Amino acid sequence: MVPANMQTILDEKLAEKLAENDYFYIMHRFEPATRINFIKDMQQKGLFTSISVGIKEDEFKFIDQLTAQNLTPDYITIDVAHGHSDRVIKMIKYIKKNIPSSFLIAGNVGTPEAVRELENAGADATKVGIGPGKVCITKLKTGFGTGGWQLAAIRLCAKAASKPIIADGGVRNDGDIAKSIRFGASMVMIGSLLAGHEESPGKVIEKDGQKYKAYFGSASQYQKGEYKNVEGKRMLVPYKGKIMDTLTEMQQDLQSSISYGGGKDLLSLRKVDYVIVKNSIYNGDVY
Ligand SMILES: NC(=O)C1=CN([C@@H]2O[C@H](COP(=O)(O)OP(=O)(O)OC[C@H]3O[C@@H](n4cnc5c(N)ncnc54)[C@H](OP(=O)(O)O)[C@@H]3O)[C@@H](O)[C@H]2O)C=CC1
Ligand SMILES: Nc1nc2c(ncn2[C@@H]2O[C@H](COP(=O)(O)O)[C@@H](O)[C@H]2O)c(=O)[nH]1
Repeated sequence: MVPANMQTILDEKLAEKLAENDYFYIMHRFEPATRINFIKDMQQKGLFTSISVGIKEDEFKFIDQLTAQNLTPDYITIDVAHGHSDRVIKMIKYIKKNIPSSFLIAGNVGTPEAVRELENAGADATKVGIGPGKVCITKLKTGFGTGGWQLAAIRLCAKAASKPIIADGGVRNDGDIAKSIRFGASMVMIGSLLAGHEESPGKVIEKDGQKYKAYFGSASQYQKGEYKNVEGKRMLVPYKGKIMDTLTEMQQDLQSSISYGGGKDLLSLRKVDYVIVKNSIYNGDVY
């Protein structure tokens, strides 16, 4: 499980805490100028480094900067709305040529063809999920995406994949993690369930005597600072206390899932039989 690389989910302090406690993290890319120092800080502390990049011209220059300074992040994630694009493939090839030893995650995609193309271009893992996010409005605004059928998309993409896939978005309950693994995910990226914690970026907001924190989409106007190509919204999430308690509970629930499936390890979930019931996912469709 990895927290979403979003500005209301993760900051440097939380990334450090996660790395220290053997959790995976992917730092977001929305304060681009801080990334070099972030890598150096984490390296000085002996912690692994995991950052995100986009695909605009400046991001190619950023890769040049890393190369010039001989900085090799352990993990680089290409994080854009539409991963099945020529510009993403160009960035994959550029990173693999210049920083070949970084583990490269690319996305987001929603089809087997896209998984294969990104893998063939050099991606070490692909991130699957177009529009299933809680603060996502992509399906409403464009008619596209895996919102409402994310598990089916994971299943189709996993069958085509020769490398790991990360299921991104749509996890509403801890049990959805086990289901994602059942259908082929090696890792699950989670936003809303990990928003609203003490360590989550942003202030606590008090409303009608209740405590909340803001959670907004990376393609929302709150992130972009303008109303242009908006595909995300903002919501208030009830304040949840310490994130490590939530992570521990997720782990315990996953252990129970494995047990219900009659297995002893994570991958035994892949063999579990299942029945399909009516759609129970809640996403950006619900205003
Ligand atoms: N997983 C998901 O379903 C989605 C996630 N997001 C998140 O929002 C953030 C911003 O993403 P993004 O806008 O791609 O990043 P950027 O703002 O860096 O845009 C990257 C480039 O892709 C273009 N672009 C944006 N959306 C699309 C699209 N649907 N089809 C083709 N080109 C597109 C942009 O155009 P221009 O320069 O004109 O803006 C820009 O040239 C990311 O963190 C992403 O993960 C956003 C939407 C869906
Ligand atoms: N369509 C959009 N998707 C977005 C946006 N910001 C983030 N995301 C995706 O959502 C997941 C988190 O999903 P959740 O269901 O766990 O909350 C995140 O990892 C991104 O892939 C957005 O503005 N629009």
